[in-house]
Amino acid sequence: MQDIVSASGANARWFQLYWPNDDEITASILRTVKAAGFKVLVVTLDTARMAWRPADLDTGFVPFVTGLGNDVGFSDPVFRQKFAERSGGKTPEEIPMVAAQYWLGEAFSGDSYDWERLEVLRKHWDGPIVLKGIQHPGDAVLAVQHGVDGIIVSNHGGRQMDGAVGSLEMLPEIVEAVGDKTTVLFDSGIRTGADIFKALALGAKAVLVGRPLMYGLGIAGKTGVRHVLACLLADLDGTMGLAGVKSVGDLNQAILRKVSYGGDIKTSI
Ligand SMILES: Cc1cc2nc3c(=O)[nH]c(=O)nc-3n(C[C@H](O)[C@H](O)[C@H](O)COP(=O)(O)O)c2cc1C
Repeated sequence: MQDIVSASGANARWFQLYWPNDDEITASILRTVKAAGFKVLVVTLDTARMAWRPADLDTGFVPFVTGLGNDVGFSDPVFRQKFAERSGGKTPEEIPMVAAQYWLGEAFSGDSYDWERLEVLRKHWDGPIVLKGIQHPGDAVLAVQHGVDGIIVSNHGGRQMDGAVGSLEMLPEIVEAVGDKTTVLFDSGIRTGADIFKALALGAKAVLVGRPLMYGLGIAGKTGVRHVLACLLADLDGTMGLAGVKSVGDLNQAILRKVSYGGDIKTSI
């Protein structure tokens, strides 16, 4: 976490929480995050139970297990203390696979949290809270009722549930349901300036970008990430110019039309 803080300088930082089951570990992580200067807490809603067996620890599955945000748990003092208690005084570094199982059980338990449980976060976090992964207007309304400061309309890039409806399909209904009562952000599938244009016109206050930045990073490191962002911004600028829109503040639903073309009809033939 400290490396990220140092690298990001004075920029505003948001922290994505894998929400542990154990409230004492959650509180401890939030203390660290706050002390590190993070301003916004993003609670991801995509943490289904991880399907794995102990035997997987001896297979190629292991690198995957060890990659799942373990550092957040392993470096947390309360997690370390509780791990020592249950492992006869060991540290996560001594038996990382066992510690990873403990962390996965906390952060990816698959247990359902009800809306009232947001109180735990409120108690330990006094900054804005954003829920990431809202796909239904009913949930957006509940999020507002429970006082969250923002929602991210997202299907997590379509990687979590096969057949999940596209986030852009749901955005207008969600915006209609909650209006300006919370800040509506959007992600999943932003690849061009026209994509950004549409999401903003449908009522998102901002969009987030996932894989394109990773692709840029893979191809050309920091320069690649910068290039992807610059291209997206330039493409948005061009799209707005072609549509005769001077400012993102002028984007609205009336600019768009939903059109079905013959080619959109899918066939199995
Ligand atoms: C490999 C991979 C891992 C991801 N891991 C997480 C995660 O841990 N938490 C989360 O909230 N979203 C996760 N996401 C979803 C992204 O945060 C983001 O919502 C999504 O990638 C946006 O769609 P895009 O990649 O089409 O821009 C992941 C996405 C990918 C592709």
